[in-house]
Amino acid sequence: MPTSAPPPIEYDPPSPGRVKFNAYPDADAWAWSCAVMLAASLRRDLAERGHARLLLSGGTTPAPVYRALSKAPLDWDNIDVALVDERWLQPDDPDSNARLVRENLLQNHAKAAHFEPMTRLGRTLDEAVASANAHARQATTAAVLGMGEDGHTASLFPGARDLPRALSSKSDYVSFDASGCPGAGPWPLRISLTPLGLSKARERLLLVRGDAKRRLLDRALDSDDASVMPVRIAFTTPGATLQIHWCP
Ligand SMILES: O=C1O[C@H](COP(=O)(O)O)[C@@H](O)[C@H](O)[C@H]1O
Repeated sequence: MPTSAPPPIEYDPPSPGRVKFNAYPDADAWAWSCAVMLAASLRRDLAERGHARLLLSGGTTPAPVYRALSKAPLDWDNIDVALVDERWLQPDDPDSNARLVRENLLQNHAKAAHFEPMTRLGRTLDEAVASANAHARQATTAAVLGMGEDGHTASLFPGARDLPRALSSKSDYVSFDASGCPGAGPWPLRISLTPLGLSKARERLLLVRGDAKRRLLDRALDSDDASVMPVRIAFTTPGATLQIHWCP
C-alpha cells in the first residue's frame, strides 16, 4: 500500500473548529488516503503502547477503505478490531456489519487481527451489550463512523424512541430499538456506540461519499439538534477533532 496520502482538497466546513473536512477527487484517492491515515494511527499506538484498537462501522460506504487498510504491513497480532455498531443478526449474516469487516478488512496482512464480533449464537441482546461494554474498557485508537441518508450515525436513528436514552447514556454501548425508523431498514434492533463511547477514541473519522450526503453533512453541521441529526455527535462530543473524508 502507499505510505503517504495524496493531499486532500481544502474546504472550509460551515462549523469549523471541531471538524476537519478532507475532500478527494475519486474513490481510489479517498480509500487509500483514509487507509494510510488509519495505518499511521495504529502504528503510533503500537509503538507507544504495544497494542491498538480500531472501532469500525458497517453499511455500504467503508468497504474500499477496509480493503486498502488490510494491505498495511502492521503488527496486526496486537491490534483488536471491534464494531461501532451492529444489527441484531448473527455475525455471519450477509447483512451484518461483522461480515462486512471480515470480508473486507480481515484479509491480507490484517487477517492476523483479533476481531470482536458483538453477536454470537446463543448470546442474548443484553449479553451482547455487556460484552461490548467490557471490551470497551480498553483504550481506542480510532473510531470510523458513517452517516446514513437520514442523518444517523452508528445505530443512532433520528426519531427513535431509544435515541434520548442512548445520547445521554453512561455506557459505551447500548441496545437500540429503531422500530419505525425507515433508515434502519429491515434491522430495527441494534447495538450502538454512544457519545460516551465515542469520546474515548483518540481519533475520529467520518467516511462520506456522494453529493447528496455532502449536502446532508452541511445541514448537520448547520443544525443544532442531535435528535434530528444524530451524526452531530461526531463533532459535538468532547474529545478528538472529527476528520471528515469525502469523495464523490
Ligand atoms: O446501518 C448502518 O448505517 C450506517 C450508514 O451506512 P451507509 O450504508 O449509509 O454507509 C453505518 O455507518 C452503520 O455502521 C450501519 O450499521
